[in-house]
Amino acid sequence: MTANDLTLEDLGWRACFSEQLSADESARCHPVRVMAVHRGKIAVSGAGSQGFVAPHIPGADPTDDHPTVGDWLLVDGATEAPVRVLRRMNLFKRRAPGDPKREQMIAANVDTLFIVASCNQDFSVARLERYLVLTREVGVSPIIVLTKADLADDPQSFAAAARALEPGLRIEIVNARDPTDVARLGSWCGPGQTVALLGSSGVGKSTLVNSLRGSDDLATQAIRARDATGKHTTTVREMHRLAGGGWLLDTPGMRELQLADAAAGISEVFDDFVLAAESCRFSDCAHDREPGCAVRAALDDGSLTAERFDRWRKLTAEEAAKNARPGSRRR
Ligand SMILES: Nc1nc2c(ncn2[C@@H]2O[C@H](COP(=O)(O)OP(=O)(O)OP(=O)(O)O)[C@@H](O)[C@H]2O)c(=O)[nH]1
Ligand SMILES: [Zn+2]
Repeated sequence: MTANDLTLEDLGWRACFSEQLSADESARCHPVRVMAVHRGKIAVSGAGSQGFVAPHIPGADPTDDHPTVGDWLLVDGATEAPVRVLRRMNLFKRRAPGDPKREQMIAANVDTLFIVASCNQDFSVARLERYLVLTREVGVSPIIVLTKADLADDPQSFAAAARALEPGLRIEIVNARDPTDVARLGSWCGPGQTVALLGSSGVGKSTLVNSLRGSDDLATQAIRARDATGKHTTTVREMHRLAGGGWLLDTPGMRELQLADAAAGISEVFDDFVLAAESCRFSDCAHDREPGCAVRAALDDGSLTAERFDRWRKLTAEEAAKNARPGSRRR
């Protein structure tokens, strides 16, 4: 381990984690946050020190109990061996490429997810809605960030389209290249806060990150420290310190994230449709031409819109297909 000048609060520690420690654990162990996970080692930062610990926890369940980036890990004070992963505030996971029955953990304990889209022809309400479904599923709070405002004639029209998705949805319109503009995201990036970004290629995620981090380049943030065997090692961080004191969680998996197991999220984003469907005469109503279809009735009287109906049907059909034959799902 080598020294750092961080406190647990700087790293995102809070009451919901400290409450989980027994008296014995408080005496014997100390918490560290997982900065990066590699095959043979886990990079961690704790109060006043950083380094590497072994990736395996004796007796842990192979799926959920192993550490992922953003996790809080208890480490034995004497041996530096990992003891257990603390219960997470939330967890991003996806179906493992090549093995859809297995889930792969991507990131844990994220406070805010920036859903990034640009004010141009790439903007898609349907795509934003998918990301919102995902945030509901994971239980993280979403902020829509609309980039390239400086290149658009009417950026407010994009914001209006996004706002129509969900009442009260938080939306920020920025020029991602302008640090003054991006500073408006600062309230979510303060000390101890963890953020992550999601959005299609080219929307300006890296540009935003560079503006949030100040000038230095993402690739240069490495961790150099001694591992448990005393050997010097270096690794690339997956948690990046932001200028405001917060943390950006950026892993390759986060960038590739897809809608996984989103059924619960879909019903939350489309709760009005779910509610209407409960009044259909037939419980297996396809909302097509069935008599007594309450969804059709709501579409006819204008209380539900045809656009959202199409998206709801598409997402639920995809979800059903995925569950029926997971092996054939395209990556
Ligand atoms: N004018 C302007 N250009 C922007 C803005 N945001 C991003 N760009 C430009 O758009 C291009 C793509 O931005 P990136 O930040 O690389 O996009 P990304 O989302 O990280 O893309 P991937 O790495 O493919 O996921 C770059 O040339 C940026 O300079 C913006 O708000 N205004
Ligand atoms: Zn119906």
